[in-house]
Amino acid sequence: MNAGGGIRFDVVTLFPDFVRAAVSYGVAARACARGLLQLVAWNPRDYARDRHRSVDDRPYGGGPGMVMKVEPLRDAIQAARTAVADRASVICLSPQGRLLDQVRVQELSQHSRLILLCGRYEGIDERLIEAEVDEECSIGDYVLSGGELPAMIVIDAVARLVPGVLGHPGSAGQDSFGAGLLDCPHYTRPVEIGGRRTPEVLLSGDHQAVARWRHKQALGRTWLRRPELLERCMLDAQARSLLQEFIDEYQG
Ligand SMILES: CC(C)(C)c1cccc(C(=O)NCC2(NC(=O)c3cccc4nocc34)CCCC2)c1
Repeated sequence: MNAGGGIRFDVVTLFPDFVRAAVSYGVAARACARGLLQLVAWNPRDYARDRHRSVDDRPYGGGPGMVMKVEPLRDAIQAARTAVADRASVICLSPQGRLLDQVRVQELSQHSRLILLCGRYEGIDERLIEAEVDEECSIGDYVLSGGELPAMIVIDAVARLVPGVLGHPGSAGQDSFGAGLLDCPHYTRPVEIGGRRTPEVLLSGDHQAVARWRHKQALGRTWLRRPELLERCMLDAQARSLLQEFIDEYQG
């Protein structure tokens, strides 16, 4: 976070309007309006020196597709670096990167500014990555058209952790049972619909019973659907017994 406690993202991308959408809606838009969040886009095409303003070229060694050239990217990153004094980390969104998870998002949210580099075509000339990139980050193992959607995911996940961005901390996703459990089921009016009724405990007004039920559901759903996430949580005795209760009921 910077002095104001906010965070600034400088995104190097061929599609500035695309990434700007990440901060044009909901809590992120409000955070921008309040100066807690800033996004500045830098288009490498503005730094392409040749007559055709080319940002890509054919790959050495042959093969299909094009490769993003070093110079336009290097000059766009340089422009971003000089735009604001303090040293910024350059993160390249890339399939070769370290897989993003909430632990990494927490770490990234400690920065006051981040420069995000988005690839297109077949990828970026390796010498630009060697010279300018501090780390590569991937959002997962699927083929995408560019690094812009991954950059928007990083922006959304990190922005939510900036103090003041979320109305009330501990809301969606920041599960209050300790890091890393899946969400419990959610219900709202009407109390019954399509023959399915809201669990009675949620109507009881017994806040302790509600909290217990929600924790048990979060533990049980994580055990059922994503057991590998459970490995990472250090469950205390109470959580372990709640989970056992869920498992006993589940196995009938
Ligand atoms: C993962 C696996 C399926 C094995 C694979 C192997 C080889 C290439 C690609 C691939 O998608 N290449 C295309 C580009 N992909 C990404 O930028 C990208 C993709 C996925 C997650 C990401 N997180 O950040 C950026 C990401 C790279 C250059 C333009 C887009 C994917």
